[in-house]
Amino acid sequence: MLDEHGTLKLAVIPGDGIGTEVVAEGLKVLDAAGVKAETTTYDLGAKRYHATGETLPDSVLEELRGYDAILLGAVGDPSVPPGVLERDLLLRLRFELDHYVNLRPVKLFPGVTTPIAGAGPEDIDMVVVREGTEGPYAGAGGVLRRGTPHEIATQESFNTAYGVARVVRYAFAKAQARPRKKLTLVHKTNVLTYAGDLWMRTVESIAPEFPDVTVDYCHVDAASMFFVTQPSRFDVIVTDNLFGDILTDIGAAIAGGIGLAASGNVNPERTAPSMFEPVHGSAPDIAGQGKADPTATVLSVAMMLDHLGLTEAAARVERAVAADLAERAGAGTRSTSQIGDDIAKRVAG
Ligand SMILES: NC(=O)C1=CN([C@@H]2O[C@H](COP(=O)(O)OP(=O)(O)OC[C@H]3O[C@@H](n4cnc5c(N)ncnc54)[C@H](O)[C@@H]3O)[C@@H](O)[C@H]2O)C=CC1
Ligand SMILES: CC(C)CC(=O)C(=O)O
Ligand SMILES: [Mg+2]
Repeated sequence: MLDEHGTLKLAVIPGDGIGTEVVAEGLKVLDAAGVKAETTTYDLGAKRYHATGETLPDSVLEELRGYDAILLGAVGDPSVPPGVLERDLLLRLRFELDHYVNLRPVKLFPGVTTPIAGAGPEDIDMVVVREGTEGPYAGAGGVLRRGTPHEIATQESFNTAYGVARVVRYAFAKAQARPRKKLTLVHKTNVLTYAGDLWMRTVESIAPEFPDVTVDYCHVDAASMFFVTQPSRFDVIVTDNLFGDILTDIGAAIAGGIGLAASGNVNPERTAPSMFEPVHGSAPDIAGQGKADPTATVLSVAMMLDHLGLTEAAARVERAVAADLAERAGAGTRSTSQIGDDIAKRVAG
């Protein structure tokens, strides 16, 4: 963990599309926060793939292990076959660096509009603890008779006792540290009986370690409904990789939009650097137009600072974002860099 006087060794992977635009603003705000950082930018993404065929060379992966943290924009481009960058770059980073906690706060800031009628910041304040290294994203499966009418495609979900226990234990601790102390397991135990049973038994077996945490369960379909009808029922959610991915886009929508949703791919034992990134993707539909909201990336920078122990700087960035958001309604339309400038100014004080 860095102290307030240390130099942060930061690897930056802007990636594709709006990734490059929003990361520039994240770094602007980091600089304004007065954090001493030595940044190295890696050109991983579509351009490098087209130029060299590489997604994540082993040598780069090994280099990345030497940083305090990684800041990533987004990867994925329509010019690259689906999954190549998402799987071989982004997911490989998460898996290799053992980011088993994908931490995704869903928090409505004061002044931000939610599509849920009558809801306010007190109703939408939860944290989704999404498992980050297993589930259907592990890459198991295959295809038989591809392209024929008898094609069979399988995509298996991997859930290990070890992997589920460690993320569930993390989520319990997270719930215990919050005022409401409530943990909801979200799964689909009524249909995905093998995986669901493991998740349920794991939660039940760890619960006695956290006697002050209230535990409940919700099927993922019902949880999706409650996100938009009754979000206040959730405090901390623990769920698998796929359900967490989907739920957190819904979470973004109810908390002001995907441009505000931050995340951390966390390695809690710090055996490798954690990686912080907005929840959104590379948004090819608006890339290069200065339309992307960089706030999610700025909040991801705040999460990174907090993770590194730079709590004062993290709080300053979050306060600046909150102040910017509170005045957005009257601010008119601003470009990506204008939003970054405005937040950076507030951070610098
Ligand atoms: N972590 C990552 O690197 C992720 C990568 N992807 C990849 O990104 C590419 C595009 O995926 P989509 O499904 O379209 O998801 P997306 O999140 O990139 O975009 C969905 C919609 O949200 C809008 N949007 C996203 N970020 C925004 C921002 N900061 N400000 C304003 N509007 C924003 C986009 O314009 C688009 O209409 C794909 O290649 C996908 O695989 C998708 C999600 C995560
Ligand atoms: C692009 C995927 C690999 C991941 C994703 O959508 C996410 O982590 O939110
Ligand atoms: Mg996603």
